[in-house]
Amino acid sequence: MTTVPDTKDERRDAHRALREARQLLDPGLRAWVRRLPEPVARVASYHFGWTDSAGRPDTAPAGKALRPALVFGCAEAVGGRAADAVAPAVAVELIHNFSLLHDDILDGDATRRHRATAWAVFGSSAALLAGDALLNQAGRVLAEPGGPPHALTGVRWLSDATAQLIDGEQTDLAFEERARVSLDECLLMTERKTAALLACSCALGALWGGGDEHATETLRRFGHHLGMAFQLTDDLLGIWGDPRVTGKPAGADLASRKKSLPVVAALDSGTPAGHRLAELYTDEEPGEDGGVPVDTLAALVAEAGGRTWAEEATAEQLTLARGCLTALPGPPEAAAQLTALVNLVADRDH
Ligand SMILES: CC(C)=CCC/C(C)=C/CC/C(C)=C/COP(=O)(O)OP(=O)(O)O
Repeated sequence: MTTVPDTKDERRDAHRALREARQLLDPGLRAWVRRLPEPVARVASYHFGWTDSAGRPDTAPAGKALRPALVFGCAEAVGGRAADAVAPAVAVELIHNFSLLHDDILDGDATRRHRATAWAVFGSSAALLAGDALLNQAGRVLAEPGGPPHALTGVRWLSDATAQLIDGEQTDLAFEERARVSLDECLLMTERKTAALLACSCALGALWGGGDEHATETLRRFGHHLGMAFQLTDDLLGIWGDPRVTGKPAGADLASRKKSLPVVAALDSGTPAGHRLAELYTDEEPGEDGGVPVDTLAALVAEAGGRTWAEEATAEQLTLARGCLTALPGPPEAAAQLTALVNLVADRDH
C-alpha cells in the first residue's frame, strides 16, 4: 500500500523465500498436526487448507508463511542453516494459527483465506479446541528430546511472545467497549498482538542459527519494526483492502467498530471529520442492515488524516526495520532476502 523502492527482482526473491519457507516448513507442520487426536486434527487440517470440510484432500490457501520465512531468513542472516531451524519455524506457525482460529471465533468472522472459517464449518467448540491443541503442540515442538541446548531459552521466548499476543488480543477487544483510546495505547496493543510474535520469530531464527547476543537482539528489533509495519498495513487493508484479494469482506473492521490504528488516529485528530466519526462509532451501533455504510466511515477516517498517518507510520517502521539489516554476520544474500521480505510487507495487498 505504501510506495517503496521495490524492484521486480526483489519481489521475485521475496516470493521465492516464502515458497521455500512453506516447502521446508510443511512436512514438519503436517507431522505435528497429524499427531493430534480426532476431531481436532481434522479441524486443524481444514484450517490449514490441507483438507476440505469433509476431510478430503484440498489445496486451499494455507497462509503466507511469513513467520517461518523470518525464522529461516534470520538463521541464515547470522551464518546458520535454514534446515536447522525447522522446529522454531513450525512452533511459531502453530502459535500464529492458534491465534487465528481463536480470533475468528472472538470476532465472529465467517471468512479467512478465501473460505469459511473453521468455527463457521465445525462450530465454536471444535475450533476453540483445535486452537488449544495447536498452542500446546508449539511448546512440544521446541521441547522435543534431543533438541539443541538453547531449546529451553526458545520455549521461554515463545511463551513470553504468546503471553503478549493474548494480552494484546484482550486489550483490542476491550477497546471496542471504550469510547476513547489513545494512539499510544493502540500502538502498545499492536506491539503485543502482532509485533511480539514476529520479533520472537526473528530471535528464534537467530538463536537456532547460532547468532551471538548482539545479532540476535538486532534481529529481534528488526522483527518488532516489521511486525508494527505489518499490522499497520493489515489495518489499512481491513478498511481499504480489495476483498477479492484479502479474502475478507470489505470494510469488516469498520463494520465491527474496531479501533484499529487508522481509526484511532482519525478519532484523535481533533478534526471535524474525526468528531463526526466519533459520533457514528459510539452512537450508531451496526444494526441488522449494517447501520452506517462502511464507505461513509472509511471516507471520514481518510478525511480526518487516519489513512495518511497510518501510511507514514508504516513507512517509518519499514525504514527502522531495514536499518537493522546493515551489519549482520551472515552472507549478504541472507540480509538481502530479509530486505526483500520487508519490501513485500510494504507492498502487500493481502
Ligand atoms: C490470542 C489471540 C486470539 C490473538 C489474536 C492475535 C491476532 C489474530 C493478531 C493479528 C495478527 C495478524 C495481522 C494476522 C494475519 O497474519 P497473516 O496475514 O500472516 O496470516 P496468514 O497466515 O493467513 O498469511
